[in-house]
Amino acid sequence: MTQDIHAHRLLILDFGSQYSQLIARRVRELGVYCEMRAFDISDDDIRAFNPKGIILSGGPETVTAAGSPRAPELVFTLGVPVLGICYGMQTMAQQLGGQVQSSPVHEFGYAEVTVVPDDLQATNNSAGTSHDALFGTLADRLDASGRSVLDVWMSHGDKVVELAPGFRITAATPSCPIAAMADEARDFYGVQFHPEVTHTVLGGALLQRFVHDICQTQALWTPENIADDAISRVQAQVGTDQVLLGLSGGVDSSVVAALLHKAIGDQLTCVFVDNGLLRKNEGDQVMAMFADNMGIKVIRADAEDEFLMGLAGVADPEAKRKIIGKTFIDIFDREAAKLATSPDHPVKWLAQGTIYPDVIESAASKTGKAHVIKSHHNVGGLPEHMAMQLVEPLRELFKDEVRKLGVALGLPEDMVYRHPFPGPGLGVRILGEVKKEYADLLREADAIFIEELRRSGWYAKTSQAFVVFLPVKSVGVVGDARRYSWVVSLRAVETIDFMTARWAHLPYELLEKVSNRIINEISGISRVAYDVSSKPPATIEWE
Ligand SMILES: Nc1ncnc2c1ncn2[C@@H]1O[C@H](COP(=O)(O)OP(=O)(O)OP(=O)(O)O)[C@@H](O)[C@H]1O
Ligand SMILES: O=c1[nH]c(=O)c2[nH+]cn([C@@H]3O[C@H](COP(=O)(O)O)[C@@H](O)[C@H]3O)c2[nH]1
Ligand SMILES: NC(=O)CC[C@H](N)C(=O)O
Ligand SMILES: [Mg+2]
Repeated sequence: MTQDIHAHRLLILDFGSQYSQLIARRVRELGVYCEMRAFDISDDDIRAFNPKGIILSGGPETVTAAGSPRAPELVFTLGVPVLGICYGMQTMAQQLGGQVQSSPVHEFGYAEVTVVPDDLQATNNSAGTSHDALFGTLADRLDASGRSVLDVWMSHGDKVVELAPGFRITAATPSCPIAAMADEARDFYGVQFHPEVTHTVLGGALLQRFVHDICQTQALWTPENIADDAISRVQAQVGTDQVLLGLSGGVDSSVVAALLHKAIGDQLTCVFVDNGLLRKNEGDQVMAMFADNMGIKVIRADAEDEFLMGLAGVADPEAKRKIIGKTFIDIFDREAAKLATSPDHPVKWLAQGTIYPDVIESAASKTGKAHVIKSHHNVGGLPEHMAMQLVEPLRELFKDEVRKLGVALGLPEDMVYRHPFPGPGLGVRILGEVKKEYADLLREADAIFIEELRRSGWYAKTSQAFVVFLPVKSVGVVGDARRYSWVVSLRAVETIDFMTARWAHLPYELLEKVSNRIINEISGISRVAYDVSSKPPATIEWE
């Protein structure tokens, strides 16, 4: 391995802010590995993580209430720099001897903060320079007296009203005189605003100063290094054993295939499951893509009947997800048994393209504080007892990081930038009970939508698009005759990380064309709707 990219890592303690994920993304964009953990992480886990710095996130609670979350004391005695953001700043101030008050004036949204040089204030702890280490000379502009002004984004009701010993004020707004604080001797910093959101214009630069300069980290978390690191970790994990990879032809498992192919060569066998819930012609396309492109062993397991039989009569989304998750594993087990060289040498490892959003939405993240939104078939939908152990080299990565990794591994761009397609496939896009008749109609409608998106240039402008089958019938009139048949909804979203998403504002002309084609070309569909829900509060898939 080239360099130990995990030697330079930051720990983010999550107090429940909506933006905790964003902090993690910003730090990783700066090329530094980080993980987000619950605020009540154990001292042993902090030591084992061995961070070069710690960031305390914002949070919905108030430090003025008894029993509200606090940072572990170890955070302040470990000897590494600490940055508190909003709630994180407030709890740092209070835990170290300052005071926080709930204020009648709430600040939500845009604010201007003025950076306060240390020679202008009474609470000076004689740090010696007029620019503190966090703000430095950052400025969106200067005020009349030449002081730096930053455009920031705030979201708070409480504020620090008395500094802890050793701290000085480093920025202020008219309604929040302690908008930032620093104890440079101990490298403790607090900001009341949110540098992690894009509305804080110089937020990225500020985080960079903390992450690189104050925590003294190097930008080692690059796609090339991530690939090298993942390759050596997989080699250490599986040794000379055989590995079976669940390959869907989607972005994540294709990236894992390329990675494992590099790491363990022909110890890798991929199994592509045709579960009868794939899109039109998808099975043949995936087999062709891998046969042509990569020189990787791929077995196709045709299991339409098995999935459809398992799902017959089941309408509950979570129950469907669990059945699909278990059926996948049954098939992987069966294929593994065929591959084993002898019954004494079973295939021990099952690789999957699981990524971070799959984990967090199934509430299986290490912070363990999230609610179950839906059980992704490959995480929360897995059966309790599994014969094979998991190899999941992308488990900590966001989608866009996976894509960059795919490009670094030499995968073709059109493979890496495909829209994702969930493992349960049409099984969660047919609402309620799944039937082959519905799947066949949905496949045709979906193919028309995707074809028109590509033709109009909108495929690349949306992050995910598909059609959903609604098991309700509606009346139409075609050629003067009555039609009473099924309804579908189009869904298209824009998102970077699939954690939040905005419905795509597709042109009316395009929607009209798709709707006309679907109703005219598919006699079993009488009506087309367009889903205008964003995530949150909706989710991308309907189930
Ligand atoms: N049809 C399938 N056959 C085999 N494995 C599958 C299939 N569908 C999903 N999987 C497994 O489940 C994992 C999660 O599926 P998911 O759809 O999130 O990822 P993906 O298909 O690899 O990528 P994408 O998100 O771009 O669709 C896959 O990475 C793969 O390991
Ligand atoms: O492999 C998968 N197995 C699943 O069980 C699953 N459920 C949702 N998704 C995909 O995850 C992203 C977020 O979807 P939601 O907003 O619907 O949770 C979207 O990209 C969804 O398509 C899944 N992928
Ligand atoms: N965004 C935050 O972290 C808010 C902190 C705290 N709940 C307040 O209102 O001040
Ligand atoms: Mg997929």
